[in-house]
Amino acid sequence: MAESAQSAEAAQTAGSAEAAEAAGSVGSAGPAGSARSGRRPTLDPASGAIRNAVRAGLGKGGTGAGGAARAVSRIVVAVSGGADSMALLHACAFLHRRGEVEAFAVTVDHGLQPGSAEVAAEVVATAESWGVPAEAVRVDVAAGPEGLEAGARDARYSALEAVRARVDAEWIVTAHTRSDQAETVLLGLLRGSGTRSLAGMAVRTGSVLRPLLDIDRATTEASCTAQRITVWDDPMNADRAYARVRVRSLLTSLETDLGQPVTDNLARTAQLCRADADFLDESAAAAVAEVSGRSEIPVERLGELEDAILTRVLRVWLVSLDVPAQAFGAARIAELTALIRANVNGRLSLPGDTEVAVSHGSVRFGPAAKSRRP
Ligand SMILES: Nc1ncnc2c1ncn2[C@@H]1O[C@H](COP(=O)(O)OP(=O)(O)OP(=O)(O)O)[C@@H](O)[C@H]1O
Repeated sequence: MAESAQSAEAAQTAGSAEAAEAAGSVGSAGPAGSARSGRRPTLDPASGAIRNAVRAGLGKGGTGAGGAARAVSRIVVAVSGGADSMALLHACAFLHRRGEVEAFAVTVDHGLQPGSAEVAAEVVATAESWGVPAEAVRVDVAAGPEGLEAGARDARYSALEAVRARVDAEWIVTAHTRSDQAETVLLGLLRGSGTRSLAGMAVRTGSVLRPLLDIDRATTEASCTAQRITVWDDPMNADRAYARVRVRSLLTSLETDLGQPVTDNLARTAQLCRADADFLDESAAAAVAEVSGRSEIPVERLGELEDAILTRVLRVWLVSLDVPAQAFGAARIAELTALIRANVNGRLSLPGDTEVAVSHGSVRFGPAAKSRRP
């Protein structure tokens, strides 16, 4: 994290950048001395790109998803202390001091690593030294059915959402980058996912805004270097026990071995898949509305649908009946699709002693056959 001297220096540099922007030399900044020496102050290009991405993201967000819509967006900046979110915080602090946003920094302490409270305290101190009110929130993480990492993520988003609601902010702004997006797409490809998963993360989901999805990690790191921001190196980022860490190093090898901008290409795949998946979801909407919440549907009605629509309708149908999403992955949905297409009697077991059965021209969801017997 930035030591106070470094914070002060970065703040001073940002201050000269503000002067530069006010003077119309946006995109340039530099040490305060350069203004005195008569040279135009220059803003390092990486930090300039991040600031502009935040401005553009807030513009794309429209009226905020949460909180009251106001002339100046109020945002909760989610900061882990790593390079991505420290560069985001630095950019938001700049916009906050200029009155372009009202920022509030939040760091969540999962309490999973020794020294996590100190890291959180440093994030708060740095944010405050840059003029942004900040808070560290300690959460208790329970490993859910999807593991400790997913439990930590759930706890983190609940904590961020609670702060967002309390301070009446429109957005929780995260520092997910194009590099994160490429990793998400590659993970999805390796799992055999369809278009919705390959669409990766959206710029906005509910009250979460991800303005850095077009910025790569090299840019956030360059911004931290240029602004002399000390960042926290999360030891989990080097722990190959995590699939994402292994995929990250695979991505680097692919870039080198293929000599291709694989990160950019995968991010483009996400954009293309998002357009396709949105179109298909829209096309499926009428059929989805028809089946949602019903425990029985005529096979004939489903049989008319194209595979791309039918698989979507089946997923939404099962979700509407409270079947947990992980219980019907692509393989189960493919089996169910085959049963429906064949229109023969058959059943698929689901967790919680439930099943989906095709019988006598209907698809039914309910208790498993064995549990129905006396
Ligand atoms: N401890 C934390 N406190 C606050 N914000 C955090 C914390 N950890 C992560 N974030 C936010 O989430 C962003 C993504 O972090 P990371 O990639 O580690 O999360 P993730 O588990 O992949 O989250 P997601 O499910 O949203 O992809 C960070 O750049 C930061 O904005």
